[in-house]
Amino acid sequence: MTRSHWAWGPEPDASGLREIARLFTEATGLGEPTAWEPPALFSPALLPAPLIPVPPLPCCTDDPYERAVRTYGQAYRDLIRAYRGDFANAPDLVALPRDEDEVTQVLEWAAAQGVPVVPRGGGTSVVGGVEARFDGPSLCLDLSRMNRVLEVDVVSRAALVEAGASGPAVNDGLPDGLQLRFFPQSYEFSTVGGWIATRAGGHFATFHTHIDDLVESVRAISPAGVWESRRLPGSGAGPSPDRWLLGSEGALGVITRAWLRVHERPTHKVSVPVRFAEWPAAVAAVHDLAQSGLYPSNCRLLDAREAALTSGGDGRHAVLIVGFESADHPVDAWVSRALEIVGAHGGVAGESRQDQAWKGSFTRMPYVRNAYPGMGVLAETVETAVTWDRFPALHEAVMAAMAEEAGTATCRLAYAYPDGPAPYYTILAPAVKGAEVEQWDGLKQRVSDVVLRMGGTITHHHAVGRDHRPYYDRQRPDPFALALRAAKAALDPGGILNPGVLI
Ligand SMILES: Cc1cc2nc3c(=O)[nH]c(=O)nc-3n(C[C@H](O)[C@H](O)[C@H](O)COP(=O)(O)OP(=O)(O)OC[C@H]3O[C@@H](n4cnc5c(N)ncnc54)[C@H](O)[C@@H]3O)c2cc1C
Repeated sequence: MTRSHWAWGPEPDASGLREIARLFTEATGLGEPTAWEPPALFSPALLPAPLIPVPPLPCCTDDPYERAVRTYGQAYRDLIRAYRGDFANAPDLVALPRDEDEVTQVLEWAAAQGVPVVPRGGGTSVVGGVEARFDGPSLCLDLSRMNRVLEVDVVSRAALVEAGASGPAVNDGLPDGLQLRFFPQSYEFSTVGGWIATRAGGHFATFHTHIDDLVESVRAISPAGVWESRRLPGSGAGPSPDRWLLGSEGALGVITRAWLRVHERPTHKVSVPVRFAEWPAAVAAVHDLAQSGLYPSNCRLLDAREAALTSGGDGRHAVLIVGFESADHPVDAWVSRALEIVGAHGGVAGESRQDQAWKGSFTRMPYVRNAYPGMGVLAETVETAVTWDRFPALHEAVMAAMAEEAGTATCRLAYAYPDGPAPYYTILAPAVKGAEVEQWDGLKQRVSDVVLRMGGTITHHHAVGRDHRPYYDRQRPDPFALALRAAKAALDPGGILNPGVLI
């Protein structure tokens, strides 16, 4: 598949996009499909001339299309610039290594030349993690050709996977019956290396929420050498080397492979939608469920507006999806107890489902976003986590900050921990034509300030990148910043790895 120079997936069909725009306008009242703006056609002339010649390495190219499709991630801020044909920050070179030797060669060349390297997996970052937003030349090190499952340890239930493998590539490479139970919404294109580098969040709403929980060991190449941790089910031997690479965002080394914990494919799955007339009652139900020790695989609460937009809700009720799964035992007893808990808060259970149909709209959503630039709709998502005691005040303040942008703001609790939820906010608003990036930046600043002030984290699973960097600097302890800076200097003395993220 040839990926579009601007969209999620292949180049979308224009009439399909117009149809999405029409349905979306009907549902939200936003957008102007009659004033449809088509995307800029790709032309090599859209790209600045490369600042450096192609090195004598077979995996490197300066082909304009290869550079264009690797200019941005997938935030709305990125989407709108690519849609308009703005590739000012395109990497000068793209490297597509097939193995670790080629990764090492590229890093050695880049270190010798002092050329910054931006590691890239699926390019689905929504925080400016893969954009060379700095002066001078840059090289995009794209791991997508290193995409195999290399080994499976059926006894310990773990698999050694190359970093450039996408979600489908990992699961297609595993023996029948085993799966990596990790399904972020970007599953189709995001990669193992990207998940580890960003501490991505999967579909489990409780318990194994982050990729961290599924990582057994990691191997990375930095300018200072190869970093590989021992395969262990757990260890108390000092600070964990894996923890240094989890969330390293390409700044400390290039992750090349990892042992990941895999699971038996569940055979018992039940999912029940529960309706609530009042949001606070629904939140209280999630609180109690999160503290019950039942650890449902799904515990996703959608406010009434979000339920109406994404899951066929009636617009008046919040909807909690409660799901359990197991490869070992029927889950009915867990479901019954969970429904008792949420029923005590007024939750009314709908028909239970085996198929988890909500997943259909979850995975289609990225394609819907393709219609936003053409129809003049700006979109932004804000995700955080906060303790239960602070959640009501944070929620009120974030919704108020979002309401300053005319449009529609929604919330879902995407993850639920015993000590707090991870709320995920979406805003869709009329875009200010020609000033969308400034509009998005203003919104990001307003809401991020509120999130930090109200005790939340700047990100629960989308990572820091360049867009969250000012807020991450405020959130982390100063001595930790010193330690991180020293680690970066030791591993990457020339400072070539993804400059501008983290430190
Ligand atoms: C529609 C949509 C839905 C999304 N849903 C989710 C979701 O459900 N959960 C979630 O957590 N996130 C989600 N995201 C965000 C994004 O998919 C994640 O951050 C994902 O982990 C990025 O993986 P990637 O392979 O695309 O990495 P990229 O975007 O290519 O890179 C992200 C960062 O990781 C670094 N990096 C990538 N590969 C390597 C490597 N091999 N070695 C070192 N550094 C590397 C890059 O330098 C960059 O800093 C979503 C994004 C979109 C657009």
